[in-house]
Amino acid sequence: MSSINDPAVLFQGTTLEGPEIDRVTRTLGDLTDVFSDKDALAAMAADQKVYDVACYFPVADGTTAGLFFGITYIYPGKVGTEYFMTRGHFHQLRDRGEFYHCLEGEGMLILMDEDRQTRAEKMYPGSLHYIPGHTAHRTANTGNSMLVFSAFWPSDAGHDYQSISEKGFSGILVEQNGEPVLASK
Ligand SMILES: O=P(O)(O)OC[C@H]1O[C@H](O)[C@H](O)[C@@H](O)[C@@H]1O
Ligand SMILES: [Fe+2]
Repeated sequence: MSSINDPAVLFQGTTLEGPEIDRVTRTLGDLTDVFSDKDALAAMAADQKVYDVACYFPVADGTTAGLFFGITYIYPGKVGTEYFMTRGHFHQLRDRGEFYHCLEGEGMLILMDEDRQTRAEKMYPGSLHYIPGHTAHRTANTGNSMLVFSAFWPSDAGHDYQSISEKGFSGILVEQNGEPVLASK
């Protein structure tokens, strides 16, 4: 017996739609340990949205050899001179990699290895980024509109937020003379 079915999910333009899509929003109030300028942060609304994530998890988290797909939407904005950005993480299984593909806007992918060496790659529509294993990753919106990118990663990678929450990245992305600069912390 064979059958023809509709797809479970539609990814059109920058939207991900379907009954199995998980959505989460991160506000400034969720990210108080992430931004450096605590005075600037305290002066801003805690419910200010920083990013939304829409994910398709076709298998359970932790499944070996499965794949996950997600889209991240980062709002434009800054806390002091630091651009709005994601929390950032290492993968729990450190050797797991990931692809990012920028769909809209402009930004920067910030990468830090386990020796805490930080570098950044420019993101713009069409840019494709391979994030190797053993590398923490975070994205910042350096433009005036939404930064939107898709991501593909192994379903057993997991997220390790703890080490970032404790020590942060060694480099922060700040605006200097109207330009993004990777400054040491
Ligand atoms: O998990 P964060 O560091 O907050 O980043 C936000 C999201 O960005 C991408 O979509 C990743 O693939 C997701 O795994 C991640 O959850
Ligand atoms: Fe990741």
